[in-house]
Amino acid sequence: MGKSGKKNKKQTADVKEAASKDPNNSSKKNVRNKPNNKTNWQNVMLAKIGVLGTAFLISVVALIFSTSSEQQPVFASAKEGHEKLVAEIPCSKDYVSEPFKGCIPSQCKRVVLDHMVTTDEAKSLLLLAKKGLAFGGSDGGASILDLHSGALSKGNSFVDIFKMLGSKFSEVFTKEDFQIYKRVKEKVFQAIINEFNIPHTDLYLTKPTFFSRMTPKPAKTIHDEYWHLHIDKKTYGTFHYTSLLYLTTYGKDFTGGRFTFVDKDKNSTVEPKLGRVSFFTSGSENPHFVEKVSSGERYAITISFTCDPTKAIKIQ
Ligand SMILES: O=C(O)CCC(=O)C(=O)O
Ligand SMILES: [Fe+2]
Repeated sequence: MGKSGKKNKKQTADVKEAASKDPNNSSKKNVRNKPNNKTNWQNVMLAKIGVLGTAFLISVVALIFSTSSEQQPVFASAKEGHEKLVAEIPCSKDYVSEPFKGCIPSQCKRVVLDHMVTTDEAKSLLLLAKKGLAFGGSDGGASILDLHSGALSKGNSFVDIFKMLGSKFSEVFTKEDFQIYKRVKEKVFQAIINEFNIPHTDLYLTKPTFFSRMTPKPAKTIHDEYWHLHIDKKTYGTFHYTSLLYLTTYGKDFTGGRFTFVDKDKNSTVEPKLGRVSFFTSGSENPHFVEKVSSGERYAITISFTCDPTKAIKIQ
């Protein structure tokens, strides 16, 4: 660009000089002006194409970087253990028409606690999940076990594990299993009411509260497609606060499968880790998805809470 610009100036100067020397020789002037104008025009076009092309390339590269899962900022890495991580975010308008004052969030947040649930508790719950899911399991990549409703993924749909096991249920799932499960739900409940200053009488466990297993198997039904962007309050209808307890570790037990919050300007991920609890307000301020698992098996529990007493279920 620099060079051709100089050349153009020189040509323009030549034309001016020629014109001043022979003002009547219009044909000569035209002959010399024509190619010169064309060169200018071509240069302008080339410059425009260059600028547009560069801008296009930059946008493509930026798009690739912004959608590349490797480039997402990490909110909670699996390599680190955090006593407590908190990110405050502006609440969406999802709660304004709701009557549950004192329980619905006035501040919205994302919180990660790595030391509240012990490694032993998490390992026991992992065994419990594996034991239960061994009676079923989806044909696709996502299986759930809901020990409140009895729903268990099997093949392309769900069965009732209570009916399936009948009197054998209490042999398979011991009292101790349920004690640990209850203790863990109570710990998470306590952490949420503390964090959001909710009176303990105003928040309730709700459904679905379930164990999940995710694998790289291709999806067979819509239930296997866990990687869609969603808002829990809209998807489940009942949730005000979502919590997740991870039972396996990203990078050790599986790859892919990171939990990802999607914000306007960036995404941020929570890498699952054995015993890690992540909780957040369930409204539109917290859209999220789970990356496809690319190898191994990812186990977690979704433990959900509501402010609506009519949607309460027993903590067990
Ligand atoms: O397992 C997870 O990390 C998140 C699952 C989830 O988004 C959900 O259960 O709604
Ligand atoms: Fe979710």
